[in-house]
Order: sequence, then structure tokens, then C-alpha cells
Amino acid sequence: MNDIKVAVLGSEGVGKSALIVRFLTRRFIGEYASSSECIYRKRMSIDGRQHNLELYDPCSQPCEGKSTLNEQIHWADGFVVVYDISDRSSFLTAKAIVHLIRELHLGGSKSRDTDSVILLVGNKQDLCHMREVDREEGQKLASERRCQFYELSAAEHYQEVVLMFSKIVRNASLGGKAKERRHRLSGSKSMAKLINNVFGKRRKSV
Ligand SMILES: Nc1nc2c(ncn2[C@@H]2O[C@H](COP(=O)(O)OP(=O)(O)OP(=O)(O)O)[C@@H](O)[C@H]2O)c(=O)[nH]1
Repeated sequence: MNDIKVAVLGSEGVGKSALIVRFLTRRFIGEYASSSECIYRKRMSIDGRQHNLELYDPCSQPCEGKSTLNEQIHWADGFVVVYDISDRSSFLTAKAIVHLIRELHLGGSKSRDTDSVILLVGNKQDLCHMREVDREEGQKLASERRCQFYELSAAEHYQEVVLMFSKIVRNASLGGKAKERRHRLSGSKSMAKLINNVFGKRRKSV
């Protein structure tokens, strides 16, 4: 079994919880309580391999024992960095987060191995009449920062959301950090402890 940790990051209200809930339950739910950060767990099979996925959904509001962005970046093997196509400031935040991930998690590495562990996602495509970020801008940022790019709508697209999460799990499992940890922890039962040490927070199974 392969343990994969994915952090879904981005500014407040871009649809991080909506994307996660859509992926885990197939449903789009209009409003989400966001008073605490959560780690959701799911088993999934990709290319015949079983993966234990841990999905981290941060809390944008101040909350007790909240982890820092640096901690979240160090914790994860793969990243879904979300912005809202109808909110330019969320795009600028996504840009800054991608930059930080490259610096902190990947140590500025130029290895091709690390290229695919960040997905840049423009959400709320259904709001294209209010669009503030062109698709081309998203694509350009992704290619400059060596990320993969998706534009979709948690509200309207289920298959695309599943494809996007499957992609990050597959890429993260091939990426350097997950491989390294698998090697180090093989035969160990310390995953749960590791996660609790970093976040000391709630875990949810769906
Ligand atoms: N139109 C539209 N609205 C969406 C979409 N995805 C999310 N929303 C709405 O955007 C709002 C914020 O969604 P959340 O999923 O709570 O966003 P978040 O990034 O988790 O927010 P925080 O937890 O506060 O950081 C909610 O009202 C959602 O219904 C989408 O694809 N299209």
C-alpha cells in the first residue's frame, strides 16, 4: 500500500472544500463549514496500485492549533493549488503559493521528477461571465513554474474533478519525496503519528 499526502491550498473561498467534497462524495454542496482544518482519508486504486490518500483541507479562518503554510508544504507529497477564475487576487495568491512550494518543498529543484507534483487549478469555470483571469494566464503561470494546469468547475464537473485528483495522486506517488518516505518507513506503522505530530488535528474518513 502506498501512502500519499495531498494538500489543497489557495486563498479563502476559491472552492477547496467544494473540490474535495465533490471528489469524495460526487456531490456539490453549496456551503461548507470551514471552522477547522481537516484531513480526509480515502483508499483508491490507480493503474492497479492501491493508494492510501490523505487529503488536507486547510481552514482559512483563524482556528485553534492551526498549522502554518510552511508546515502544510513540508507535510505533503503533492499539491493542488486552487484559484477562482472570477477573482484575480486569488490568482496572485496561488502564484505566491506555487513559488513557496518550489522553494520549500522542492528546494528549487529543477529535476523533472518534481515537475508534476503541483497542479494549478482555476476553479469556478461556470462563472466565466465574471472571469478576471484568462485561461491563457493560468496556462502561462503553470508552464513558467513547471506545474500542470486544469480549469474546471466543482459545481458542474464531476469527472474532471476526479481526473484531476487521480492525476495528482499518480504524480505524487512517482515524485521524489513519496518514494523516499516509502523507503524510509517501509514496515513502519508511524504514518498516523507523523500526521498527528504535524497537525495535531482532526482526521476524517469518507
Ligand atoms: N459558482 C461556483 N461556486 C463555487 C464553485 N466551487 C465552490 N463554489 C462556491 O464558493 C464558495 C466557497 O467554497 P468553499 O469550498 O467553501 O471554498 P474554500 O476555498 O474551501 O473556502 P475556505 O474554507 O473559506 O478557505 C461556496 O459558496 C461554494 O458554493 C464552483 O465551481 N462554481
